[in-house]
Amino acid sequence: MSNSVGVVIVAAGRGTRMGTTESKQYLLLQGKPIIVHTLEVFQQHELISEIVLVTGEEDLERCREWIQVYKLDKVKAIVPGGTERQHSVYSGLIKLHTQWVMVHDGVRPFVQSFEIAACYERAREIGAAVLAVPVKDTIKQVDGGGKVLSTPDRRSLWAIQTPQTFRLSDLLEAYEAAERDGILGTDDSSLAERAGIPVSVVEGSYRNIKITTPDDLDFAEFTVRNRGERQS
Ligand SMILES: Nc1ccn([C@@H]2O[C@H](COP(=O)(O)OP(=O)(O)OP(=O)(O)O)[C@@H](O)[C@H]2O)c(=O)n1
Ligand SMILES: C[C@](O)(CO)[C@H](O)COP(=O)(O)O
Repeated sequence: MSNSVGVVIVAAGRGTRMGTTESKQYLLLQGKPIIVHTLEVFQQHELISEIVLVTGEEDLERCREWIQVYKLDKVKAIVPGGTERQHSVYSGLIKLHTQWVMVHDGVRPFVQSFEIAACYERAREIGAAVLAVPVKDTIKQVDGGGKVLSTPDRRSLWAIQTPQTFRLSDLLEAYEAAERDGILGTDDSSLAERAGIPVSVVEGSYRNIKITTPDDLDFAEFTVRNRGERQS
């Protein structure tokens, strides 16, 4: 238990922006489901002792089969998710037994081992940490009618990724407070922030994309193919 690290991998979304009949986390990259690529990164990581996979109720069985076929023996539980990402994460959190937790999107298969380690190290120092990259574009705040309201200083803007790392007890409390207060956040850190937990960003890589729309699949296929060519 002491300083043990678990990960909740959420894969219970429907992938509406991808627009495919099959949910995006099950699309194949070089013959293997995206969710399996993601699970393998954490399976192979020495820091990680326990994985909880959160998926759709109707996908539990095929996920169980993949766990066997791909020998993902760190996966200790596969549980059904909820309507929103936040509900899915909570379903996973309550199944973990570790002191620390990382929450990771099932559709971010390109996170690298050293980034996972750096995120954990920073969380140990600060209390919580998230991978992120500085935004490359100029960002504008725009009203519903398309009128530009402001141009925030780009130097203070970061695009937030996963994994996001916390003490499990802190994150559970933050999730339960958000539920009580009727708050829905788009990431885990936002719930921790409102609970007063200090969170630090750790600079990651622009390659750690969240596969969201069809153009992301082109990038994903290119990346996996190149990786395969480098290894052969
Ligand atoms: N109710 C939900 C919604 C999302 N997720 C997961 O959270 C991650 C990030 O979410 P996103 O990319 O927004 O996925 P979807 O909700 O599936 O996509 P969309 O918004 O396009 O429907 C994904 O791995 C997704 O499967 C989840 O477990 N449960
Ligand atoms: C958690 C997250 O990956 C941070 O970028 C993201 O907010 C979750 O996905 P969504 O597209 O915002 O639902």
